[in-house]
Amino acid sequence: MRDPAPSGSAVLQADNVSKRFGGNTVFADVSLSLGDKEIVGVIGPNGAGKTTLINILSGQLEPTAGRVRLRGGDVTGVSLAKRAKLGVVRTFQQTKTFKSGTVEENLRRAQMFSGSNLRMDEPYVRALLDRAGLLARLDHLSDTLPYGMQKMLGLIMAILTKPGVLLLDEPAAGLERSERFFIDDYVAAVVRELGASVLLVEHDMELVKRLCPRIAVLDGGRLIAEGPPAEVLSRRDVIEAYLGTADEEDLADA
Ligand SMILES: Nc1ncnc2c1ncn2[C@@H]1O[C@H](COP(=O)(O)OP(=O)(O)OP(=O)(O)O)[C@@H](O)[C@H]1O
Repeated sequence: MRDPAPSGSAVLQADNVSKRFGGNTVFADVSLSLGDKEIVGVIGPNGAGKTTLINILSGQLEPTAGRVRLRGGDVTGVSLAKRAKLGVVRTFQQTKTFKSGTVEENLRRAQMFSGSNLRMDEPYVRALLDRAGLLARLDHLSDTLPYGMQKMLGLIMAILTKPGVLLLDEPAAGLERSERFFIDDYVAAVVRELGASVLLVEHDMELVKRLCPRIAVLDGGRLIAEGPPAEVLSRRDVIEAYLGTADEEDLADA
């Protein structure tokens, strides 16, 4: 078993976390830490367990073994709702907005349910809404919007909960290439304006390389590499993890 990552400056930390579903071990002994205002990318081929790791860090799932710590305190058994109140917020691969309601109502509900005092007329929130094409559509029913806009709305709703740690599960999935630069502005605003730390699970390697000074690779039930993207993405074992998988073109694009 590896020693847990040093907890000194870690905001959120997985210590030797394992997850099994019945006889299927998704991963074992994974240790990963997220520092103050740090942006860490987690990559790996389909089925490697990236979403499962987010589920465990957010409190949606309990690990089979290991601990999750928030600013050094053990939050392993703490529920998703309580962890959200502590500032650990996740977003989803699919769009997650309230099906009924306008863009503005969705934004207000996100703010209300979290009890945050962040106003949607904060300049940087307005700038993101504008960037997403939503400022001109505040009175539109959200489920009538194109998929990409719904996805960006869901991401901005997460900001309105004022997270201290934001766990992003494939934020660029379903966005057009031209829309993907929204994610750059979004993550920059989260770190700069909220002082939050960000864990980014993503298949778009260009985006990962632009945003993440440090990445970790999950494959075959283990964390096989961790470090700066240029170094990690040129490693033989990382390239091999992607070879022959549908995700191979992710690395080829990078
Ligand atoms: N609730 C669950 N019950 C049983 N098995 C599950 C459950 N959630 C995930 N798994 C299994 O865990 C493994 C990892 O899935 P996960 O969705 O975490 O992978 P991923 O790396 O996020 O994949 P992708 O890149 O395709 O989104 C898969 O084999 C999946 O079938």
